[in-house]
Parts: sequence; structure tokens; C-alpha cells
Amino acid sequence: MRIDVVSIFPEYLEGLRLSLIGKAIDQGLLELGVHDLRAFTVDRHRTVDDTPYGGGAGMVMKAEPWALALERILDAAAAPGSLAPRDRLGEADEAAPADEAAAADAETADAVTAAGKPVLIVPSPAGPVFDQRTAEELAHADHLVFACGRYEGIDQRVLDWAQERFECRPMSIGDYVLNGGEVASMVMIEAVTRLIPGVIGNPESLAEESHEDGLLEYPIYTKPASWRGHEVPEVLLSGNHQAIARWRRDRRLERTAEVRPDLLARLDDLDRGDREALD
Ligand SMILES: NC(=O)c1ccno1
Repeated sequence: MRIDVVSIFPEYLEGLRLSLIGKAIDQGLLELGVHDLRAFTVDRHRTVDDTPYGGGAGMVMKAEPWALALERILDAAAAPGSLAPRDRLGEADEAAPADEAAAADAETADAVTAAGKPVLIVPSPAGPVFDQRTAEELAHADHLVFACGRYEGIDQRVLDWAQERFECRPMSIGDYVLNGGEVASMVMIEAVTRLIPGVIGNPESLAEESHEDGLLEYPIYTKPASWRGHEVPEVLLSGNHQAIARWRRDRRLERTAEVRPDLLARLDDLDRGDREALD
């Protein structure tokens, strides 16, 4: 999978180079490109925003820099290797002069869309809410592009224009407002990439996680068995795997019923043991 992120704060995305995602990049499981939107501005002030038509507070991100940045990413996708798999963060792309970029990209963009459209994700509180199902779906994509808006957002015409070239997906990580799309993009990138085979060392650790099957995860413990007067539940020390599995399932059902009854209501595969645990 290749992931490209466009932002006016590329250094924000530096955290993606750490830990498991950074290791996945080094292992070639993942390519990550981070692009500074200001590298695609077309004036000496490197302007990315302007006042909103129709009036109102705040500023709106201008369309042209976004189009040039997205065309550059499409161009690179059509010519693998033209973007280093591990772009150095903050290194501004050298945008070709607008007329050359536009001509070259118009041709290559068609090539990419013919081979399947990259998914353009635009973090926004106005989008459908991203959840584990969304993460599982996006984990199968070949190419994800994240457009990190700032200020009041991106000129709507960018999304309208991008429809021909990308599968455009406004996406919210929750019912609250952030100052920009960078943090939301990092949340989604982490939730998606950890599902790519090989990224998490032991795939079994993905099983029985919260939301993997509609239930929240069970409480977990490690040594010592007794800690400041708090004991590990006896069953977990018993070695009785069947009893341990039942205990864990019961705790997942209880926790889900207590914390997220809305999730429990969606389940249609509860067995008799499950229902006894919930009674
Ligand atoms: N809730 C969100 O995903 C979001 C993205 C940008 N601002 O808020």
C-alpha cells in the first residue's frame, strides 16, 4: 500500500515514521509520502488560503495548490519510483511549473484511474464516521491519499474536480471539531495500516480486539499475580483454557453491555452462554 498525505504542516506527520508504521515502511510493506501543500502554490507569497465567497469568518483553502499537489501524486502513482518510498518529511516537493504539470498529469491521471482510482480521504467533521469496518475496508486499498484541510476547509471545487480522478471520501473520526486534518489522518492511517498483513508481528493479537467482532476487549493482566492488594482473577492462573475462554467472552459481553450497549444491540450471533452472561 502507498499512502500520501498533503498538509501545510508536513512535520505533523512525523509520528508516522515511528514504531510499527516506520518499521513497515523500512520493510517495504508500506510506502509513505508526505507533501507540503505550499510547494504547490503558484505565487511568491506561497498563498494557500483566501476569504470565503458569501462572507463569513475564517479563511478557505484555495483550489489550485490542491489540484497541483493531487495531480503530482497521481503522476507519481502512474510512474512508480518517481517518488521515493520514504520521502523525507518536510522536504517540499519540487512542483513542475503549472503548465507542464497540468499537461503531464492530465495524461498520467487517466492511466491511473484506468487502473483503479486511488482513495482520496478528506478528514472532516461533516463526513461519515470512520470505524473499524472502514479501517478493514481501506486496508485493502492500493493507494490512499489524505488531504489535510486547515482553516475553514478546502474549496468544494477541489472535491468536485477530484471525483474524476479519485474515489473521494470525506471522513470524520468523531463528532467533534479539530483545527485541521493532520491528527485525524494519523488516526486513520494507524487504524488502517496495522491491519496490513505483516505490520503487526503476531496477527493473532488482532483477534478479540475491541470492535474486531462487535464486542469490546476483555480486561488484561500480567505479572505479578498480586499487586498492591489487587489480584489477577484466579481463572487466568488455572491453565483451564476452556474456562479462560468463557471468562474472557463473559467479560467482553459485560463490558460491551455496560460501555457500548449500542454495539451489543447490533450482534445477532449471541449463544445461550452469552445470554446467561448478560442476564
Ligand atoms: N472530526 C473530524 O474528523 C475532524 C477532522 C477535522 N476536524 O474535525
